[in-house]
Amino acid sequence: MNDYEQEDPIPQGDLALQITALPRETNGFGDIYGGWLVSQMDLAGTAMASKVAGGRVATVAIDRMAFLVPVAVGAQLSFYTQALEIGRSSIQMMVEVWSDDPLSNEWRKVTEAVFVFVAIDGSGRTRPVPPRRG
Ligand SMILES: CCCCCCCCCCCCCCCC(=O)SCCNC(=O)CCNC(=O)[C@H](O)C(C)(C)COP(=O)(O)OP(=O)(O)OC[C@H]1O[C@@H](n2cnc3c(N)ncnc32)[C@H](O)[C@@H]1OP(=O)(O)O
Repeated sequence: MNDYEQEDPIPQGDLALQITALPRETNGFGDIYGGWLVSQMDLAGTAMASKVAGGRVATVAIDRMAFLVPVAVGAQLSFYTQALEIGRSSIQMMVEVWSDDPLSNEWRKVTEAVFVFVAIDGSGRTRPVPPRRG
């Protein structure tokens, strides 16, 4: 079993986004295109990272990406995010995508990746992530 196999039966983190996979997002084989999924993951991660950072963030890296199973058209996709590490200006965010396939009734993790976001100011320069409250 490798690191990416589905040893975790439940999603980790907070629900950041839910969306239905539509036919317009397919590749030439009729499966949902991985690049579209990556963009949605970036949007979900950005939404949560900007809450942690208290404002604007930029994506600086995407690490450890794994596509586990194909995504069917019509699947309900749920994006979960979890801050793994917060540095001076950076936030490492695990983004998991889970699929609920309405035809097979299967609920499973389809992909995950660690995104690195950096808190930036209005001029695009790095700024410190504010200390967490509570
Ligand atoms: C089938 C599959 C197809 C897939 C393929 C299809 C594609 C289908 C489209 C999908 C697409 C979706 C993904 C869109 C996501 C964008 O849109 S990415 C493009 C938008 N992002 C940008 O434009 C950011 C450009 N970068 C920058 O402006 C500068 O790098 C930044 C963000 C201001 C940082 O400046 P810097 O000089 O690197 O600052 P520096 O102080 O050195 O580092 C800041 C912090 O970042 C950390 N850091 C910097 N670089 C890294 C790194 N590489 N790694 C980790 N940490 C780093 C540093 O350690 C530091 O951490 P702290 O110690 O402060 O906590």
